[in-house]
Amino acid sequence: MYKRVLLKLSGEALSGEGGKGFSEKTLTYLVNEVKKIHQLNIKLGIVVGAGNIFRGKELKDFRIQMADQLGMLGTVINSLYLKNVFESNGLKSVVVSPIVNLPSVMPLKYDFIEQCFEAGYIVLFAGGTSNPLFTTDTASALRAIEMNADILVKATKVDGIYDKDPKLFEDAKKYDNITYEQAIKEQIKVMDTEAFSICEKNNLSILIINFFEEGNLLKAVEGENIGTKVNH
Ligand SMILES: Nc1ncnc2c1ncn2[C@@H]1O[C@H](COP(=O)(O)OP(=O)(O)O)[C@@H](O)[C@H]1O
Ligand SMILES: O=c1ccn([C@@H]2O[C@H](COP(=O)(O)OP(=O)(O)O)[C@@H](O)[C@H]2O)c(=O)[nH]1
Repeated sequence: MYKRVLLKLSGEALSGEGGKGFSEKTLTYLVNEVKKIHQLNIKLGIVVGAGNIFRGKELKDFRIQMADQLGMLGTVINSLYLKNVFESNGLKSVVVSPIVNLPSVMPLKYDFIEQCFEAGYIVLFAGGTSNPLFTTDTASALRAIEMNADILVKATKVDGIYDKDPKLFEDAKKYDNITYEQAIKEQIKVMDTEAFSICEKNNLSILIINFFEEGNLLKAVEGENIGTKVNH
C-alpha cells in the first residue's frame, strides 16, 4: 500500500464529466471515494484542476497569459469548495497556495504541510504551479515531489493510457505499463509532457486511473493492478 499519495483530480471531478460548475451527486461520490483512502491513514495531497470553471485555452478572446490566471484562480475556488465539502463530511483538510492571500488559504510551507499530514489533514494544493502557460498536471508532478509522495495518481475520465485516444478510436489498445520516455515520445495526451518529464527526472511513478469507476481510488492506493503505471 502507498503511504504518501498525491491525487490529481480534474475539475470535472467536481462537476461530472463534461460539465461545468458543481454537481452535488458528483461531489458526494468524490467524498465517498476519498473517505475510503483517508481512513487508511495515508498522507494525502490533492491537486485539483479547474476544467469545471475555466481552462485558459477555452477563453478565445483572452491572451493566454491572462486566461491562465483565471484558470489558476479557478483551482483556488475548487480547492476552497472541496475543503468545505470535505469538512461537512468529517474530512479534515487545509488549502495551501502561494498565489492568494485569503483567510482560509495557508502559505505553502513544507514544515507546515508535514504537520498537517501528521495531524491527519488532507492537503489541497491550490493555484497550480503559480505560473500561466502550465496546467495542473505539471502542478501535481511538482507538488507530489515536494510532498515526497510515493505515487502520483491521476484520476481522470479514461482507465489508463492507450496507444491512441480511446474516446476517439474504438480499436485503441491499453498499456498496463509504459515508460516515461515512451509516453513523451508518443506524445500521449492524457498528461502533459512537462509532467512526465518532471516525474522521470525525480523517479516518481505515475498511475492513471478512471476516477468515475467506484472503488478505483482505493484499489490504486492499495497497489492493485489497475490503470496504467508510468515509470522507468
Ligand atoms: N493515448 C491516450 N490514452 C488515454 N487517453 C488519451 C490518450 N490521448 C488522449 N487521451 C484523452 O485524454 C483525456 C484525459 O486528459 P485530460 O482531459 O487532460 O484530463 P483531465 O481533465 O483529467 O486532466 C481522456 O479523456 C482521453 O480522451
Ligand atoms: O500551473 C498552472 C495550472 C493551471 N493553470 C490554468 O488553470 C487551468 C485549469 O487547469 P487544468 O486545465 O489543468 O484543469 P483540469 O483540466 O485538470 O480540470 C488551465 O487550463 C490553465 O489555464 C495555469 O495557468 N498554470
